[in-house]
Amino acid sequence: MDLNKLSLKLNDLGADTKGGGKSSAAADKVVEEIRAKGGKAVANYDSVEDGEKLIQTALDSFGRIGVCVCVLVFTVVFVFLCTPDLIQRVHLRGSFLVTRAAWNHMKNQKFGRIIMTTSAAGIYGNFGQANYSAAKLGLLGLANTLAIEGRKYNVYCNTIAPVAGSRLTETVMPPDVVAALKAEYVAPLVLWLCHEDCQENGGLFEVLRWERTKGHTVRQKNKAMSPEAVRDHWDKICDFTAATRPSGIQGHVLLCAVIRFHFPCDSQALAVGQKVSTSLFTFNHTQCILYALGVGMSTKDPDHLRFLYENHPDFGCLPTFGVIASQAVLMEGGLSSVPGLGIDFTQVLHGEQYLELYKPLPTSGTLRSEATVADVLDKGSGAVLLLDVNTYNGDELLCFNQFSVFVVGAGGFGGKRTSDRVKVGFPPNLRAKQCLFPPRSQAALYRLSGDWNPLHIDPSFAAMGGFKQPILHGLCSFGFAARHVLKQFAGNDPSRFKAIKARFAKPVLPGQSLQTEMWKEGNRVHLQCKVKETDVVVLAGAYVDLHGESDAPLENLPQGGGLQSELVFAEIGRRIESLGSELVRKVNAVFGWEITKDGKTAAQWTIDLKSGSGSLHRGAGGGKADVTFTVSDQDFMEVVQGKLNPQKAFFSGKLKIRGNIMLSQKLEVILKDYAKL
Ligand SMILES: CCCCCCC[C@@H](O)CC(=O)SCCNC(=O)CCNC(=O)[C@H](O)C(C)(C)COP(=O)(O)OP(=O)(O)OC[C@H]1O[C@@H](n2cnc3c(N)ncnc32)[C@H](O)[C@@H]1OP(=O)(O)O
Repeated sequence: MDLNKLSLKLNDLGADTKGGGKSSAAADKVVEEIRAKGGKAVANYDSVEDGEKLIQTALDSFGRIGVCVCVLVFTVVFVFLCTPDLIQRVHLRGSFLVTRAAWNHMKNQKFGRIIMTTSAAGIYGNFGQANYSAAKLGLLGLANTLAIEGRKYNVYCNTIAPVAGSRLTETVMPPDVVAALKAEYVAPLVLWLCHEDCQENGGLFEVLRWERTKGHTVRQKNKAMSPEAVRDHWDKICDFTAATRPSGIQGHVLLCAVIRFHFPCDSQALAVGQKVSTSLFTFNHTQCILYALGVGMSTKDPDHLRFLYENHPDFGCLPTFGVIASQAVLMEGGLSSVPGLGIDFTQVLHGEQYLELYKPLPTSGTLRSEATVADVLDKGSGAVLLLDVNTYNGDELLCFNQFSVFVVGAGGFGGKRTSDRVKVGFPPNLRAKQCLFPPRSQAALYRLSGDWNPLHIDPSFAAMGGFKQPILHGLCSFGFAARHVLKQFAGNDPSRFKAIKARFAKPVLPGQSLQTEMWKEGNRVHLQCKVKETDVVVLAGAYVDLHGESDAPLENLPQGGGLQSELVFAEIGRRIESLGSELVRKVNAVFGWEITKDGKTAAQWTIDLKSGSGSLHRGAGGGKADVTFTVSDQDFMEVVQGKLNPQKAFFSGKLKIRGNIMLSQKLEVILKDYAKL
């Protein structure tokens, strides 16, 4: 639709946000903007109660009136019993009088399009806005009748219930929300409803028939939103086959319009590398404990007490608590501070997460987080927003997080598909298993750590995102998986934790059990999580990096034959790498090693494999010497693949062993497994 073809008469009394005062400035500003873009516009500053005067200005300037859009906005939040007459006069009486003045002109010329502006406060009700709600719903009644009466004259009347940043809403909404709710998202809908080709009559938008359609992304590749796009997708916008019923005004504010927000709304404005915001996160042991409970720790397991009881001598945070401080910067409106970014929050899913700790997490304090947009990817079925967050304790960098936010249905904007900024995950290999059973109420508990997203608790909000029921927080499953690894491979010692990466491949429903399958390679534990009941992989391409592997107790490895033996052998090989040339000068391959410490012979050890069981006998020299097991990757692989007989490898010296003598018990176990191969 070409602005040049439109002539607009603009009325704005220029009152303040409570309806007082009068100024021509607001209307003049808009007239100037329209004229600057090549349109025709004229201002009128009369009260809406002088409807005849308003319409006369339009007739005098343009000779006819085809469209009447009543956008009367001001509100006063009063308790129920105070019913300011002004609210009724402006919203209801004002719209009525202006429309009545235009009505006969429209009827006579057999064309008219009328738009009434109601409000979610009228449709759903809103605390403290009894007067305003009544006036606004009265408008809907007026519009419905005009729609019926005007139909035979080609005078159609529709009602909109938009939310947008404006002079009014900036008094009641935080600035970041006002900035995100652009009037441009509402205007195309209004323009289409005003068009002579539009046959819609008696409709209510944002909500039709008290239900919300699934909506449709109308933004075209690399283009701003347009009324043509609304027209072209009208069927889908009004398609009620997947309709949901909003439960209250909160859902309305988050959804903003039946036409979904676009992502990114304005790819030009959304600069990669742009700072999102900085925030402070103050916490103490309460938040650490709440988080531990949120990811399923319980006093049933004595190992968990160190994360649940602040007076425990080893009390500490679970390493994945590192996501909580960093997430605060994005959850508290931070995302809305990014110019050019508008997100329909019902379509937001947590896509992937990377966390790396540089220092152990404190159990109290104030942490500062700084977030930047690392990249924006077009994944076809969705858009992925990569957000890098650095979190500091004073000047010290404590941890790094990369949040990957998947906005369903927002792809196809012509962006790139991959980025070298993504922290890559790997497919899992052989596995050890652990299973945990988060209870149904897990999401309700996890929310207390700061992610209040209604998707995880409110059935109607979840329905807007296309889910039959609320789903579990991605970071909650993430916390469960990290706990599995920490228990299995690091004796629950948080200081062993270095980093974690995971993709949220499919949603988890509260009450489903999470089974983690793991495979350790060197300091890296690859893992994937499945829902046990359905066998569906929900956390994919995931890994945890650990520190100081040589100190890890070997009994944490699964014991037994077959697969476990392979795990043990891999473990031996990796340990050797991590120990370097620390202790052993020479290994005397089969029946004894000459073990040296500081260059001197410390002990001799023999191994008797003849019995087939294999055991390690302590020789002379006491128990303080160090021994090391070594095997090259290649030899190890050959052993695993059955190409190299392990005993031969042993005899030929290809497999060498070094390690701490204190592990002798565990070495016995290893050798037993070894002998079974
Ligand atoms: C603090 C601010 C940040 C946090 C905000 C979040 C707040 C939280 O409260 C919200 C949550 O916790 S939501 C719960 C956790 N997340 C989930 O349950 C999502 C589960 N995943 C899915 O449903 C699908 O993978 C789905 C729907 C994501 C994608 O499925 P499809 O559309 O079928 O995609 P598919 O055809 O498989 O692949 C298309 C391309 O997208 C890539 N991709 C797939 N899943 C991805 C994911 N999870 N993350 C990132 N990229 C993903 C694919 O690789 C493919 O791209 P390419 O071809 O280039 O490889």
